[in-house]
Amino acid sequence: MRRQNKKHRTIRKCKSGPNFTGQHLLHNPKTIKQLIETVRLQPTDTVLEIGAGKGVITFPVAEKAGKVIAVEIDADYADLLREKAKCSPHITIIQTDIREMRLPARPFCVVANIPFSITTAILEKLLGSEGKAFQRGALILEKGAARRFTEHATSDPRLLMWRMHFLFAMITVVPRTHFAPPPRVDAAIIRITRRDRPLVPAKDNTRFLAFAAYVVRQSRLSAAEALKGIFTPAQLKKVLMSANADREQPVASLSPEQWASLFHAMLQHVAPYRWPRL
Ligand SMILES: C[S@@+](CC[C@H](N)C(=O)[O-])C[C@H]1O[C@@H](n2cnc3c(N)ncnc32)[C@H](O)[C@@H]1O
Repeated sequence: MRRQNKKHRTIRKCKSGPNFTGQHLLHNPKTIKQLIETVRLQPTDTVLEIGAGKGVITFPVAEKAGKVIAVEIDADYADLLREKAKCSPHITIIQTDIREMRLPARPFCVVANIPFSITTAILEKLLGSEGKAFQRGALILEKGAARRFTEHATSDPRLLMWRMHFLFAMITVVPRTHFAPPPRVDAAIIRITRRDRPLVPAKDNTRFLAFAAYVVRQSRLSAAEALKGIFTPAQLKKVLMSANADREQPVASLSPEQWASLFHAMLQHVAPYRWPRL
């Protein structure tokens, strides 16, 4: 009989089906290889795998990385993984909900085919202050979510803030037929890499978020229109020029570097009482 986990019983499904939502197991060897190669693992790397399932990613990753921490919520999968990994001391299996787990304090990478239903929670954890030691990763997300993260144009202030610290790249679309059972929609591999130097220091994240939220609220407007509540006309001319931005450029098309330049110009030239607040 399947073991019941009291804490997570509410999200258990019927006995014959998957136990938890998002159990779309990857079975295409090319996609598994491409996911792992995306991170260019070194023997010194520690890898966190989120949602290890039956281990199709865990064990090939363990051949390349120095240490693998495989997190899996499902007790049956976790038991199976422990059994398979018993001769691999550098693989640690942790049976828990990733949302409740403390992330490693030392530098780590992520390789994961994540449960799509908790994409936002996982990314918030990795990219926010909890993920200070997160260096780079390759993740499989729903294609729509992957596009939102990697397409240049965005009006999402939080994503803009994360882009001050990380680079996001679309690697490839993964057809739903590469999973069993197949999800409702296609997926995609994305790469996330921490910038060598953030465009905005972490101590200014909240200020940047307030600035970005204020500016994108006027996102139908041109950059000049959206910023005129913050800068005087004379300042605006200068700051747009130093950000290499066009007056008529739509806000959603500003690059991370342009956002950072405009934000730093606000800190430098505008009195703090005029900075937007959240
Ligand atoms: C998309 S499957 C991937 C499984 C395996 N890595 C693969 O590619 O075949 C996602 C896995 O995440 C697990 N999972 C779901 N919610 C989770 C959570 N909150 N914390 C940790 N693991 C979770 C599921 O049980 C499932 O095994």
